[in-house]
Amino acid sequence: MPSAKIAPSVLSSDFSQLAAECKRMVEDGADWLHMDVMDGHFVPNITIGAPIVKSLRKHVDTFLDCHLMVTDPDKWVEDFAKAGASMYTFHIEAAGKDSRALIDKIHKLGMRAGVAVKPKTPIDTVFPLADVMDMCLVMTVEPGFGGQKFMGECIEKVKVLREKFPDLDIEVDGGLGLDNIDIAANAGANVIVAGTSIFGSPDPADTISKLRASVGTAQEKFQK
Ligand SMILES: O=C(CO)[C@H](O)[C@H](O)COP(=O)(O)O
Ligand SMILES: [Fe+2]
Repeated sequence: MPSAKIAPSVLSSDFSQLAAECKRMVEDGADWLHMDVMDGHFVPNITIGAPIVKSLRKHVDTFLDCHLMVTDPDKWVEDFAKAGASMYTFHIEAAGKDSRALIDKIHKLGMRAGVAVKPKTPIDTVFPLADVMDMCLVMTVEPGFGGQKFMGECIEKVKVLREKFPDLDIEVDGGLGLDNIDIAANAGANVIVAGTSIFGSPDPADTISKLRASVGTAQEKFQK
């Protein structure tokens, strides 16, 4: 199974101090930084775009895990590649039948390609992309906002994916923290996005380390 990665969602950071906030997370042990890109159309919120990723890239050399909650994911691939994004994760609900070609374009521009599914989207929609995608992001809240309640019913999708694809990076995103990490980790998730629970923690380094330890413990059980 691929290694545990903890990806603080910078949606919960102080955007006026974005570079400092990201550096603080890296110092506190973050493996990846999760960047939530929202266009005000695919989701009812507007956050950041490629120019912010480009500025931030000058300050951090960490893996930038970009989650594109946008209606036209094909439109922004070049911009994010030029900005220094490491992973470009788009929603299957937005890309539909163009997903395979989009993954090819993302790869040609030097980024890893992720495919995200909203809570109500059946997981078998991503199966035909398993030979080309680098990661599947299983949303555990309706996309659009940080700080929402974890939807436990989405975790069955993680189980199904892990059983079918033992080597795939499986990311969970939304409402995750120390109180529910074991549910996601035991189902087979290895990439954990957490915004509110890390940025809101009095000791983010300790929270990151405990989240990673939970994934590690779950992975030991899988290997038995
Ligand atoms: O994609 C997202 C929302 O659409 C965010 O990544 C997610 O909500 C993380 O924030 P939190 O841990 O606070 O729920
Ligand atoms: Fe996200």
